[in-house]
Amino acid sequence: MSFDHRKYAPFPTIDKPDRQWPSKRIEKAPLWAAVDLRDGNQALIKPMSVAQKKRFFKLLVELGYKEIEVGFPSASQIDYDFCRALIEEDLVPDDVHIQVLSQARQELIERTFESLKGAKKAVVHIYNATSPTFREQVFNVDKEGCKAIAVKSAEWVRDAAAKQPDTEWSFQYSPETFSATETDFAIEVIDAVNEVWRPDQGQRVIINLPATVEVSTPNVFADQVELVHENIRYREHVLISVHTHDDRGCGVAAAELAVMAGADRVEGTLLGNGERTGNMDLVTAGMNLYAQGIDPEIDFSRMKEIRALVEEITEIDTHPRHPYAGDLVFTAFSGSHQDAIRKCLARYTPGDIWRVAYLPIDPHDLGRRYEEVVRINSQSGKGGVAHVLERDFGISLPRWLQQELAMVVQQDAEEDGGEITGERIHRRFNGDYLNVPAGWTLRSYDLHRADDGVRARISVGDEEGATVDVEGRGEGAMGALVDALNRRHGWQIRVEAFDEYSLGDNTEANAMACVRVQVGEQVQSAVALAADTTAAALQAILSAAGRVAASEAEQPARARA
Ligand SMILES: CC(=O)SCCNC(=O)CCNC(=O)[C@H](O)C(C)(C)COP(=O)(O)OP(=O)(O)OC[C@H]1O[C@@H](n2cnc3c(N)ncnc32)[C@H](O)[C@@H]1OP(=O)(O)O
Ligand SMILES: CC(C)C(=O)C(=O)O
Ligand SMILES: [Mg+2]
Repeated sequence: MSFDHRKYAPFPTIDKPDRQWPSKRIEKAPLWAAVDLRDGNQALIKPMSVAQKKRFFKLLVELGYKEIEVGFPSASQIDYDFCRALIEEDLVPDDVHIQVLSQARQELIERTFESLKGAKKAVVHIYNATSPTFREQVFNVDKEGCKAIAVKSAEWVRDAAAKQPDTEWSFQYSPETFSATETDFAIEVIDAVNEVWRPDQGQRVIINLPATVEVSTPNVFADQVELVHENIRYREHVLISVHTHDDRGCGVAAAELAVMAGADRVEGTLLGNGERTGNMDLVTAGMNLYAQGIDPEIDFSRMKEIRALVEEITEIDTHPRHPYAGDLVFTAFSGSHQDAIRKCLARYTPGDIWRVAYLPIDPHDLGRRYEEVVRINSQSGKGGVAHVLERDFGISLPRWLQQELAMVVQQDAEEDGGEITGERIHRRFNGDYLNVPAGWTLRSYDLHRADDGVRARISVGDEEGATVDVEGRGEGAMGALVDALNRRHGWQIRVEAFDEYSLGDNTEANAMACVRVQVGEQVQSAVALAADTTAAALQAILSAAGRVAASEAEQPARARA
């Protein structure tokens, strides 16, 4: 096996001390060009049919894309037929340019123009690779020869377009492999092409700079783009476009820095399908703007539809952690993340600037639900467990009980090794705290306030269902019950924690009480719901005390066994 980095050479950096792009900001959306139906399509195991292309095109138009590369009609009958269908069935809105690609070969360019007969607005896109590897090894031409291919094809395009004057033509030239081309040579070729097309005389021209293969860090690509932006002739009449691929995983970053470096237009595909590691992802790039308060001019609220259609047609699943679109990108499992999200969401008021920890954007904007945000596994803590109970069941717990419940939930999660659903947490809460098994039930109570406190007579259903009356005295109802239980069982109950809540009118019970008691070595907690706060408090004490009694009854039995 050979795994030897010395086989590779570093990509040279660019000596440009006056680079401007690092201090530039992106303040508006670039022009977007969607190339799913061409670059995306040519990378599929099963290229798209005409019917699939129609559906994809329709979605791209509805989302707001105004320039859509629809295929390589001179290379494939399907692409040719699709172009014809778009035109003949009048499927292209007036403000949308369809774009098609062709090699720099006369017969292919002619066929390309044939496919576009009757189009209202069209971009004819030609390319030839300009890098040393291609010049020397693929085309076997020197620099002049390489430039001549570009110039010749620009002439064919110009002449063919002149024969179809009813179409509003844009011409696009890509020095393919621009990212690996000497930038001064790329500029020479671009200038030569523009001398044919003369953008200064009114021809709409797009110069597209592809990182056909991503070969450097994005800052180097930005330097290359800035050099073109600063040095090509007719710059003010030309749209500079970039077309980045994701070989090093930086396709979006490279496109963003390129926009800072002067690019006006960005080509990419929805969710990044494309050759090898894919094209720059239009979803990520657009949503990155949105998350900075900049209108991407594309409707990503239809994210579910985007995903469904792209997945169906490309037969490629979306990674669960794909930026903005993946199933898990708005989900936190870890405790401290959940806690921070819960606190921030509780403070967020619609209309405010979004400032929620760990969530760069509001999931609702993309049709996602807050329910997906916090999910529980063994990495979660009390904040997350409390959030799920509050969110899904409207149950708010005091901090000490959140901690207790989180511990038992964590044990479950560790035993199971996976996710614990909200329903399961709720069942745990009900079983462990609310409906204490074989517990004591409050049947009725009678309270008398006297000078020395409250006297209580309380009827309790015991574990066998029999009614037992107990009497006690205390500062309040709870104190009186504790006193009664202490007398009856010879205990010294200490109420370690107690919280009660009024639940409002829209629940079956009006009050909830949570209590933790200590009796000797034992600590037991319980929660009770009841019609009023006194009944809830008494029942909570009875439930917790009932657990103490049950546990005491078990211990001698265990000892005997
Ligand atoms: C970076 C990109 O995505 S570029 C777009 C790539 N997309 C595609 O290739 C998809 C569609 N392509 C095809 O269907 C075919 O390749 C065609 C129809 C374009 C050409 O088919 P063929 O003539 O059979 O050639 P083949 O597929 O082997 O391509 C290689 C030939 O194209 C030539 N070529 C490659 N790029 C270009 C170019 N931009 N301009 C002119 N010729 C080119 C090569 O030099 C080679 O020519 P040679 O056979 O004379 O040595
Ligand atoms: C045809 C060009 C723009 C291309 O797809 C590339 O270079 O990646
Ligand atoms: Mg490409």
